[in-house]
Amino acid sequence: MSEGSTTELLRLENLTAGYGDGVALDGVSLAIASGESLAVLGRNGVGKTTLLETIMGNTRLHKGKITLAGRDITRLPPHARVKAGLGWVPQEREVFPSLTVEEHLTVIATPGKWTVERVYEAFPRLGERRRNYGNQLSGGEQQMLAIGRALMTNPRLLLLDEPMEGLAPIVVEDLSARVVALSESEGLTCIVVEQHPIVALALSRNAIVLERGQIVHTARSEDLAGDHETIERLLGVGEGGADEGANDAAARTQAG
Ligand SMILES: Nc1ncnc2c1ncn2[C@@H]1O[C@H](COP(=O)(O)OP(=O)(O)OP(=O)(O)O)[C@@H](O)[C@H]1O
Repeated sequence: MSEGSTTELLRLENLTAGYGDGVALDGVSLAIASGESLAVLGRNGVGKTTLLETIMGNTRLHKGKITLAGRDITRLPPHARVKAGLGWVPQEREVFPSLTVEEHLTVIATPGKWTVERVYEAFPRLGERRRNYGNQLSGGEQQMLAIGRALMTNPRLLLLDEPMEGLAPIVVEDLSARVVALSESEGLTCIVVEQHPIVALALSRNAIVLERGQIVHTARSEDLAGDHETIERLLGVGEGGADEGANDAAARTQAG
C-alpha cells in the first residue's frame, strides 16, 4: 500500500523507542488500513505496551516516523495526537472514584458521531450506571467506561491495551463482542494488545507477534488461530479456550 493511499490510516516506519536510553521497540514498521482491526501479541515484556505508548507519544522515540491519515504526527505531544484522531484506552483504565460515569464521558467530549447517548447504545450497562461513581463500578464496567471515554474523543483509531485483563470469562465474552461490533458495525479501526491469543484473535482481523521489540510474525487472525504450532512456538501457550485466557488474565492480576 502506498503512503497517502485513501484507505491507509496509520503507518509506522522503522520505529525504535524505549525509556531513557533503553530500546524496547526495535525497528517496527507496519501499515494499517482504515476499518482494520489488529491484534498485537507476544509474551510478557516483548514491547506490546511500548508499541501503543509510542504511537501515543509517551515513550522516548530514537528513530522512525508515524503517519496518521497522511499526516506526520511523529513530533506531536500526546494531547495533540488525541486531537489528530488517536483514542487511548490505557491498561490501568484510569477511572476516577470521584467522577460519575456520565462525568467521565462528558469531561473530554469532542464533537462528532460519538455522543453520550451513542456510547450508552454501544454499552447499555454504562447507561444504567450513568449516575454511579467510578469506585462503584465492577472491573468490566470500568473497562467499558475507559473505552466509552476514548470514543467520546471521536477517534479515527482506537488503541486498547489489554482490555480483558483481570475480567471474568463471561465479562470477557461480552466485552469482546462489543469490541468486535465497534470495528465491524461502526467501522472503527482498532489496535488491541492482548496477552492471550485466543481472546485477541477472535476479535481482530489481522495479527502481529512481537519478540524483543520486533515483529516476528504477521498473519490473518483466523489463520493464526488455527496455527497451533506457531502459537505454541511464539507465545508459549497450548490450545485453550477464551475461558482459559480470561482465567490466566485474572490470575495475573491477582498475582500483582
Ligand atoms: N516505564 C518503563 N521504564 C523502563 N522500562 C520499561 C518501562 N515500561 C516497560 N519497560 C521495559 O520495556 C520492555 C517492554 O515492556 P512492555 O511493557 O512494552 O512489554 P509488554 O509486551 O507490554 O509486556 P506485558 O505483557 O508484561 O505488559 C520491558 O523490558 C520492560 O521492562
